[in-house]
Amino acid sequence: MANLLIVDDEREVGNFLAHLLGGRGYHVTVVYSGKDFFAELEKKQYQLAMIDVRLPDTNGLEILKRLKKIQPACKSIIMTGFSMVQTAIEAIKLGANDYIEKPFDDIDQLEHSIEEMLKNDLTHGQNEINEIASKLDFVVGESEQMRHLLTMAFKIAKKNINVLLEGETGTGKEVFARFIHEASVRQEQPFIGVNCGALSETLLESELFGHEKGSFTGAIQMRKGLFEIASQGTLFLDEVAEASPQIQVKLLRILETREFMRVGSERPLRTNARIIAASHVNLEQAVRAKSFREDLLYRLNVVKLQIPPLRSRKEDIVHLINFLLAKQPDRQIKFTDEAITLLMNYDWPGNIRELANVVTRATTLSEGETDLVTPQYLPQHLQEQKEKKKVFTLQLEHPSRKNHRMLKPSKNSEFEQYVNGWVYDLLKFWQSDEIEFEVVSQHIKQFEATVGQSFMRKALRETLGNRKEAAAVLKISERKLRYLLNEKGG
Ligand SMILES: Nc1ncnc2c1ncn2[C@@H]1O[C@H](COP(=O)(O)OP(=O)(O)OP(=O)(O)O)[C@@H](O)[C@H]1O
Repeated sequence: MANLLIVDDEREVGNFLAHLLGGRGYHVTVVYSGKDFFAELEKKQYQLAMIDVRLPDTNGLEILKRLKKIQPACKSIIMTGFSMVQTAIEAIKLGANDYIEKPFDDIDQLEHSIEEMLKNDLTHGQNEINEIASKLDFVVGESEQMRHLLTMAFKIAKKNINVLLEGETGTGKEVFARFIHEASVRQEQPFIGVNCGALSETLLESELFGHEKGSFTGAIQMRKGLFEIASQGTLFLDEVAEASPQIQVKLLRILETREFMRVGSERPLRTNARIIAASHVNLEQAVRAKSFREDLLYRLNVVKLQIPPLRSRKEDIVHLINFLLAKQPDRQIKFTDEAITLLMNYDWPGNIRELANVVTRATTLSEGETDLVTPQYLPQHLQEQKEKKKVFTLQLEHPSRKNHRMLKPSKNSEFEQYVNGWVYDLLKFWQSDEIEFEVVSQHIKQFEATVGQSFMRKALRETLGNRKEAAAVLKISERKLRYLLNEKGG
């Protein structure tokens, strides 16, 4: 049977655990300070350590860090007091396998999780992570940061705590949320997502909280809200930064009290939904800009997982491509090395969503022609990344443009790359012997639409997604901004 080491300065806790776990046949040693803990580790190999977070001579997190160095194979459970979730999450980040709150309210569960932890070999967690990922078509890839993040997500999934996912658009926040749901005890219950930026305030309110019959024009019958429907499951609040101040107040109330009322009703209802919120805007910045409530952020951000952009985990690109290509089992498509190099060099502002679009485009265009995807099947701006730089230099050297602010080189400006790529394509049309005016005109229209969207997105970024302020920056009406965004898919 396994060796268990327990460190807690509350003698009753040590005695209780020694009695309980000793009775199950484990070899239990109890110590009362950090010093004694490390003295014990010198003596023998332990399979599990249960560590109190507060000790007279040190704290549980320090112990954990050293334990990971001295006996890395030893599993660990951090024991915290009530309302110390943040410390517990910190411990999980440092590699603890689990945490429990004192006083223990579910002894069976504690015994069960110790048993599972000790029964399983080191790869157990990884196998389960891979199983869930493959069920969800979630490519894990090989980047260290992504694997670490998934392990974190897996460990906290079983806890009843809210999670905040931040990351650029298309990085996979929603698939991550689904992963957490699937890894949680709520997996059989509904997972419901709602995009807080896609609905008007009134619609979002009625969507989230439901409404009574006749509570507003058009409310011809009672409708349950998502907090009610997802009560035992998970509610995914996408683009939460876009929720209006009024909705933010209601969300805060629900997170604090678990109670809410349907629109048009004064009867409080309870919800047990687990909230996973996501945002491409940094919510701390949004709080500083006063567009997001600090108390709401505090409630949502029990655990924050920052999803890295694709450009910082390029080792995953090939895995993602292979996964996307495998969706077409009737074709044996491959990308040439040259095409892969172009994909690896690109910055992917639209992240995995953009990569999926590029792969779909290439497979569609090559259909009936070849199963070997060469650079010619990639979008123009990807094919000509190098050439674009040449045009760029040319423009910089152009005397009349020398002081033009837009032309200052900046390594990551996607906008500049696009504009220069567009100019390059246009010059190619210009130099060509045959002019197809329809093609040129399409090219110009696309420029207008894309550049227009870029300006709108820039304004939205600068105002942290606040459409009213963005419209003011652009000196157009909010209505027009909404129209343009919807009309042109921004
Ligand atoms: N790890 C992954 N493996 C496979 N597909 C992925 C992965 N991550 C994201 N995708 C795919 O990329 C697309 C975008 O993912 P998702 O919608 O989850 O991103 P997001 O960050 O929520 O985007 P947005 O901020 O625009 O809402 C989806 O089609 C999703 O299936």
